[in-house]
Amino acid sequence: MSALKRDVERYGGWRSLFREQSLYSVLLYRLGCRIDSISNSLLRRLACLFYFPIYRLFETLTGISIPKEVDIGGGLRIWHFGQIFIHPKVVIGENCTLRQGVTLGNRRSDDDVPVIGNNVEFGANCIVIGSVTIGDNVKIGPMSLVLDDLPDNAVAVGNPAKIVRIRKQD
Ligand SMILES: CC(C)(COP(=O)(O)OP(=O)(O)OC[C@H]1O[C@@H](n2cnc3c(N)ncnc32)[C@H](O)[C@@H]1OP(=O)(O)O)[C@@H](O)C(=O)NCCC(=O)NCCS
Ligand SMILES: CC(=O)OC[C@H](N)C(=O)O
Repeated sequence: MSALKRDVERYGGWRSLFREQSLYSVLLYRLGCRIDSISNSLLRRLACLFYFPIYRLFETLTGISIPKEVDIGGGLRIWHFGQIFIHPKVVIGENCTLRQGVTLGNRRSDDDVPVIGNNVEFGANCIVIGSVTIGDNVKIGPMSLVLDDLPDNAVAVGNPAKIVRIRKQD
């Protein structure tokens, strides 16, 4: 199944377009990736010319900034909208959940960005900065600031975020 289909599935289907602003941002992100994969450079540049103003418009309207250069696995789900910023070099696995106010960005240099595993859930207003590796099945509480790696199945909260438990896997 395509990444886009898995995103839409996590939103509960296409009818979410009537009620979820963030789905537009996810669709635009996937369109951006599609454009970047066009092999003909002239066509790709032309498509980028059309894409960029539409991207900027939706970025401004929704407050969700996901550059097409970010690498995100299928099944992305964003609850709500506003103040969501992802650095272009960030890598995010499959079936991840973002919420309003989530920032995934650099700390010192421009390459100094997080790598996020699969099935990771970010609480509202959570911030992850720097060369941080987040494992699979991790949950990060709202208002948390993550500065260090988190292992698989961790639940972490606070500023700076600390692990409060390791989730049992069935
Ligand atoms: C972080 C979360 C996933 C953890 O869920 P959980 O495993 O059921 O754990 P709990 O909620 O019981 O929290 C564990 C401990 O961390 C504390 N805690 C939870 N969130 C916290 C936070 N953001 N900052 C500081 N401490 C926090 C709890 O008080 C609890 O402490 P205690 O054991 O001393 O009572 C969940 O609490 C959560 O916040 N989910 C995201 C919710 C969200 O973003 N909602 C906004 C919707 S728009
Ligand atoms: C604001 C709120 O609580 O939204 C609930 C939503 N299901 C979420 O997980 O974010």
